[in-house]
Parts: sequence; structure tokens; C-alpha cells
Amino acid sequence: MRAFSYLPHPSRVVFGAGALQHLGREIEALGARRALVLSTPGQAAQAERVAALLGERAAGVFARAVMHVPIESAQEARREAQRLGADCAVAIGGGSTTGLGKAIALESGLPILAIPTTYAGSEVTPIYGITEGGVKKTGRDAKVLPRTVIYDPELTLSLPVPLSVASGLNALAHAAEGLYAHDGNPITELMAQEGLRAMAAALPGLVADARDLAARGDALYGAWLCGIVLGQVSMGLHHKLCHTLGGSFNLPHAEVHAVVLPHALAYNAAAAPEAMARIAAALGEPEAAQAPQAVQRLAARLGAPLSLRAIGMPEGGLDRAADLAVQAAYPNPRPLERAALRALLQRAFDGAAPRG
Ligand SMILES: NC(=O)C1=CN([C@@H]2O[C@H](COP(=O)(O)OP(=O)(O)OC[C@H]3O[C@@H](n4cnc5c(N)ncnc54)[C@H](OP(=O)(O)O)[C@@H]3O)[C@@H](O)[C@H]2O)C=CC1
Ligand SMILES: O=C(O)/C=C\C(=O)CC(=O)O
Repeated sequence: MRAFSYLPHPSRVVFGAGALQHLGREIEALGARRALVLSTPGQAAQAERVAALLGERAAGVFARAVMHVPIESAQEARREAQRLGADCAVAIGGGSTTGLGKAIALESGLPILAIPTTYAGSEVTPIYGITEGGVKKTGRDAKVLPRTVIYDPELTLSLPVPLSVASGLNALAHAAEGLYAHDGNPITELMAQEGLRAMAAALPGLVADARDLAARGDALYGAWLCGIVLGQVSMGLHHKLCHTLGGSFNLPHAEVHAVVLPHALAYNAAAAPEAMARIAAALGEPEAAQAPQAVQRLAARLGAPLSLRAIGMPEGGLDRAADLAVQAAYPNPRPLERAALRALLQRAFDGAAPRG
């Protein structure tokens, strides 16, 4: 056994269909008296429902979360939290809403109770991101780690299938890159492989029936494990490419992950054979070297977008994306070579088969 260190992030997790009923108990356990409920405009009705459940402990609802947390939105929410005398943020929704809660917590130290309704995984990471002047900056700070997470698969039943699939592939990406992280360890690898297995097994079920609560529960369990991996270890080329493409070309977050993952894995396959073996095993693919192709086949079977063209990437931006990808590179098993990355981006743009 190799030497390693592991510091678990302390969140309390309450999991299960109907788990939202425990909200009052969990808020009380946090010692909160005035919770500000956060959501996107699209999930305002859910946020009002949460506020109603909180009763006197609800300070108000701020339903203006925006993807990638623009600084203006963060500042507005911070002012609202202060104006209402909030002592806690309850974030119900996807990574955009959790991200807004984190922006509040980063400045104020307010505890967050997260109720995730996508598979992004932000609820179990100490990672925050804020966008200013068109540039998204991310960082890590223990203050932003939600103290409590309520995973209730019933709340994900309304997540449309295409979004569920793309978000599930976003989760798979955390686990897959975690398997070749330079700072990984046997515990994160266990969670990554189980997260991959659970998510890959759940997604076909929820594509077949969006209201399959068992599949929704399995997907949320997989998302939790994949999110823990993201929070524990360093991400590599794949996340770098997605942050570049999402941040500089305003492409939708989860869909970018869905398209790029097979290509980034193929780029790294020869340099990370053990990771490929684990990914392949989790996906039921007999040949380790075929792990990237197995990911793309899964994405195709689930109806995920397979090309950057299909999600709005301008072909004229590929050169710039390759330039940006080699700047401030994330740690990666294979060194980043601009020409090879440009070729990778072209294949991803065209929706071609992944190649190393
Ligand atoms: N810090 C971290 O550790 C991480 C941060 N992130 C960040 O999170 C963001 C992406 O998160 P993601 O979850 O993909 O995106 P969003 O939070 O934007 O949610 C994606 C979509 O899901 C819809 N949705 C969410 N919940 C429901 C529901 N219950 N019913 C119906 N529709 C629903 C939203 O609709 P509507 O807009 O109408 O509400 C939205 O269109 C990015 O900014 C990313 O960088 C992602 C992963 C980890
Ligand atoms: O950009 C952030 O807010 C932080 C991390 C992520 O988005 C992880 C991801 O790319 O899914």
C-alpha cells in the first residue's frame, strides 16, 4: 500500500426519498433562526416551498441565482442576506444556486444547508467560483463547504432528462479525473469507482423513465460520491478544458463536460492506464484501453450532445481555446501539448471518436 494522507470534509448528509421533511430538524441542529432561501428564478416555487417548511426560521427568498455566479449577483445576494439579518443560507437547486450560497459564505462565514437538485456535486466541495469581468475565478475555502446536505431524489424528478444526462456526465468527469489525480488516494479511488458505477447504472433507468425514483436515488448517490472526489483531489485537463470553454465561450456547463470527457480521457489514456482500467470496470467495458470510447458510447446511448458544434461553440474559437488550455495548466498525467490539444478540440467540435 502506498503512503497517502486523507482529510475528510465535514458535512452532515441526510439522504433518502422524502428527506426534505427533515429540513426543520437540520436547520435547528445548525442553530439557525433566520435562513435566506436561495434558488434560480426557474426554481422559485421550490424555494417558496422550502421557505414555507422553514416557517418562522425563513428570513426570505432570493430567487436570482445565475450560472457561474456573476459578481453582481453575489453582491446583491450578500446585501440581501445582511439586510434580512440572515444567519444561514439554504440553497435549493443545482451548482449555480449552491455557488451563490458559497459566494455569500465566503464573505460572511454564514453556514450553508444545500439541497441539490442536479448532479454537479458542488454541495460537498469547498470549491467556489465567482465571475468578474467575464473571467471566472475559482478557489478553495473551508468556509464555503455546506455544513449540511439534504439529498432528496423526489426533488430531482422534475429535472428534465437531457439536463439529468448532461449533469450525470459532469459527475462522471469528477470521478474519472479523480482516478488519475496526482494527489489521489485509495479512499478517493474507491469513491470514484463506485460513483462512476452508480451513475452509469442509474442514467439509462432515468432516461427510460424520468420519474423512476430508484434510478433518481442511485444517480444522486453517485453524484454525491463523485462530488466528494472533486472536493478532495486535483482535477486535470478535462476540467481545465471545460472551464475554458464554459468561461470564455459561455457554453452550458454540464453539456460541455458531456462532450469533452471522452476526448480528454483519450488524451490521457496512455499516461494513466490504471485509471482507465477502473473507469472501464465501472462502466462494464472489458478492455481498459477502451474506457474513453465506452464513455462516449454511454453518452450517445443516453442522448447527450456529442459535439461542441451542437452546443454553440464557434469553430473560429478553437485556436483560442487551445491557447487558453495550455495557460495556467491544471496538473495532468500527460503534459499539455498545444498541437495535440488543438486536434482534441477539433474532434470534440466535430463529434468524432476519441483518440489519444
Ligand atoms: N464549486 C463546485 O464544486 C462546483 C461548481 N459547479 C458550478 O455549478 C454550475 C453548474 O451547475 P449545474 O447544476 O450544472 O447548473 P444549474 O444549477 O444552472 O442547473 C442546471 C439546470 O438544471 C435546472 N434545474 C435544476 N434543478 C431543477 C429541478 N429540480 N427541476 C427542473 N429543473 C432544474 C436549472 O433550471 P433553472 O435555471 O430553470 O432553475 C438549470 O437549467 C456552474 O457554474 C459550475 O461551475 C459545478 C460543479 C462543482
Ligand atoms: O467552476 C466552479 O465553480 C468550480 C468547479 C467546477 O465547476 C467543477 C466542474 O467543472 O464541474
